[in-house]
Amino acid sequence: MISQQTSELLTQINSYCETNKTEANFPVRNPATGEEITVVPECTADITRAFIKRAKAAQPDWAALTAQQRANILKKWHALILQNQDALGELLTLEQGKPIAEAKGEIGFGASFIEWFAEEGKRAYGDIVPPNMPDKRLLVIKQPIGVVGAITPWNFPNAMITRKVAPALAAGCSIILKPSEDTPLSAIALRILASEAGIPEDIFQIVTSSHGAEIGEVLTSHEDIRKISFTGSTQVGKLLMRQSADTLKKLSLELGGNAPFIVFNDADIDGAVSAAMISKFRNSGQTCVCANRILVQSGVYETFVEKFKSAIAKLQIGNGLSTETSLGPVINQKAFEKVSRLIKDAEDKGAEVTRLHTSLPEGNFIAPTMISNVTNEMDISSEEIFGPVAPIFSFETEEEAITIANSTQYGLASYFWTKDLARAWRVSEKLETGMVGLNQGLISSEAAPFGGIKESGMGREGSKYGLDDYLEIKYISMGGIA
Ligand SMILES: NC(=O)c1ccc[n+]([C@@H]2O[C@H](COP(=O)([O-])OP(=O)(O)OC[C@H]3O[C@@H](n4cnc5c(N)ncnc54)[C@H](O)[C@@H]3O)[C@@H](O)[C@H]2O)c1
Ligand SMILES: O=C[C@H](O)CS(=O)(=O)O
Repeated sequence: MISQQTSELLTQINSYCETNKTEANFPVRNPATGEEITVVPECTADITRAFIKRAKAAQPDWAALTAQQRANILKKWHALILQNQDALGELLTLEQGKPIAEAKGEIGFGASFIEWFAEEGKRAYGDIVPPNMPDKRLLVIKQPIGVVGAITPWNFPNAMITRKVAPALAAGCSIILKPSEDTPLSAIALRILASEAGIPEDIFQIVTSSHGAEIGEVLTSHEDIRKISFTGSTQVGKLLMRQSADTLKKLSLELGGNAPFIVFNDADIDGAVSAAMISKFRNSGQTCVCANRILVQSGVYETFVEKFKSAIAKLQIGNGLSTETSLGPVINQKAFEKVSRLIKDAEDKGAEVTRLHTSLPEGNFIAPTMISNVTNEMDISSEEIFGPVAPIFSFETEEEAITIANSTQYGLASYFWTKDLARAWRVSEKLETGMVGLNQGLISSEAAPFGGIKESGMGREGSKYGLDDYLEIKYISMGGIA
């Protein structure tokens, strides 16, 4: 089912793994079929420490390049990724399961961060500050933070990596990446193309491991790692923060979400339904910014539910490599069991569960499900679902909607639909999230600051703010200038 170009890419990956082989390895499986795609090196703590040593030694020469020289190399990497977009997309679907169109879209989205930060790296401006004494000159410069440890999740195996590696390299840092054990192939493919672009081996190294905790312990405790950039669950993010305290590392944490999707009586209902479908079911509901709770004002509740159900019924469940598929599998058995548990808990506590697909492929496939009559006693009303399940709540007033929306420890994304300008401002300002989607369901862009508040994390990725997470500010006071 895969193209010749993808087969060739897999051959290159296997060659990379042979060159970097270790005493042990671990399998990478296709979540749609369970079949083993290949095996990758099982890197150890000692290997990670050796990578850190090499990254520290190589970083000064990389930082000594001009921002334009680094930009030129990053732009070559960007071009190579786009030239290989179809094969990288198929590879991504093979190991992660998302529909091929989404996978190819992710490759383009991931590449956009490289193009963006190739340019942003040239704008790491400092300051000349008016002196407080006539014989002084006060200067501020920005310098790369040094060696970065990065840990990324499986749900966006390409874009979550470039969203960290691009600003790190543009800033003049070196980076050691530990991708998810479920999706390491996309990371290796990026490293292969990085070599072709001229990114030195020791500037961007990949630790493939099925023992995330062991590698995380090394990265968070090693004195030569000056920053940890993590994308993943809030639980692991908190652990990494604790582990980083002894060496006082800078942290970027992109963590879990529990996005409310609010539909007011004056909303464009068809637009809201279409946006809710994208926000809820993209990547089979496995994105950090998925609509996790759909709140519909009572005046339009019945209309919205009927239209939403009709849209769900049109989803095509299957292997992501088929262009017919609009909903793939969840990543693994553990995810399947978690989402199934949430559905059963809601049903046992009196929820109305609507499943509109009677037959499913074998394996970790979950039917897109709408759940109504949801109460706060149900786990699904507070947990991050990370699956194709849509709990629907009804509300009466704007204040009630905002109270429900904010009643979570998460604060990543939120969405709401209204044509009322005053309400647009009121609600945008009152929602406790780092990002708000007004009359839309897709908000991510390389040009905008992506990140959360509360227990959804700290720092921002993308935008003019994203480079700062990989820079240190230095103040230079020059005296004796008579
Ligand atoms: N905010 C964002 O930008 C964003 C983006 C994608 C995913 N996420 C979140 O990630 C979660 C789903 O991804 P996941 O299941 O891969 O999350 P996860 O936290 O289980 O794993 C993420 C990464 O951390 C590693 N890891 C796991 N335990 C570790 C430990 N003890 N020490 C060090 N590393 C460890 C994993 O191997 C993986 O590489 C969801 O909560 C989702 O909301 C957030
Ligand atoms: O899952 C988290 C991703 O950041 C979602 S998106 O690709 O940025 O929309």
